Amino acid sequence: MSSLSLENVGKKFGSTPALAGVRLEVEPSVTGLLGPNGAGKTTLLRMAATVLAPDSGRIRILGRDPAHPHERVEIRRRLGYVPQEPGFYRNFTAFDFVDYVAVLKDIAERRRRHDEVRKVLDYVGLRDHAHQRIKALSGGMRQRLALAQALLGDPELLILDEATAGLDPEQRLRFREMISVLPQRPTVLISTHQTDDVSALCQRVVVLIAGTIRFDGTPAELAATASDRVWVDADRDERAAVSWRTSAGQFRHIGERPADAQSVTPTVDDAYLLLSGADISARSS
Ligand SMILES: Nc1ncnc2c1ncn2[C@@H]1O[C@H](COP(=O)(O)OP(=O)(O)OP(=O)(O)O)[C@@H](O)[C@H]1O
Repeated sequence: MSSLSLENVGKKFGSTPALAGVRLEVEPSVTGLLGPNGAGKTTLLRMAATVLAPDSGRIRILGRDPAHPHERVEIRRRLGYVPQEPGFYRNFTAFDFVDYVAVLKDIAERRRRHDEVRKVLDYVGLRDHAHQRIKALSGGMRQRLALAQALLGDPELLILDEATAGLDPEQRLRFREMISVLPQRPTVLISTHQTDDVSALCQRVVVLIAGTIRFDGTPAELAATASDRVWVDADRDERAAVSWRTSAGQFRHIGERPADAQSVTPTVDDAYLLLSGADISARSS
């Protein structure tokens, strides 16, 4: 059974279509949702977290229907969600904040609840900061705190909206590690702009562009879509759809490869840029 199933889901805000005809079955694994700004990632994840209802189509989460109030409560007990902008109470301590979320999640018995709060704070490495106020925590610690509250009650489905955004490389590695070794092996759906998150963490990647799914497969399959369409040269090549200067000082080109250019092995990043048609030449010089 899928952990999450979207059948022909549509959502508009005013006249702006955020999602159109989305069909997606998410199985137990780590699935990355990749897409440019405004692609509809947050809208999709909010639906998966029961925060938002679709205008059209059907959605089932953990085998239940979120449109039904009783089933929605049941789903919420079994999922963890890190929203794009977690609303922290800045004067709460880390412990009190997670404890508060645990109360909302209906973990009523105090001793069991406090054990659970300590467990998730330990897991994300915040044991020594448990009694510090949130306003005194670093950005990376706050991201880990957001993850801690999502892990309460060992969720079967974990939804992470750009959870690695703003983290430095070391913190990002640490965050990925925490996601990939979760003992209960929940189904994870994570949105990101970072193709390296996808390569490092995800068994499956779904590319969402302008509210529709443009690719669904493994990261290696995504990279392979750019086979024979990437080449490297000392100079800019106007024939390329997208070009940028690499740290080695050469230009990397993506598009219809000219016959005189030698193709190089594509990365997930190349394929994603080719698919999204992003014009990054502005940041090339
Ligand atoms: N509450 C809202 N009211 C009005 N328009 C909205 C609302 N939420 C999303 N939108 C619009 O829906 C579209 C999809 O937005 P969404 O936030 O889902 O994209 P995203 O892929 O998460 O983008 P980002 O990477 O920038 O977070 C955008 O055009 C956005 O402006």
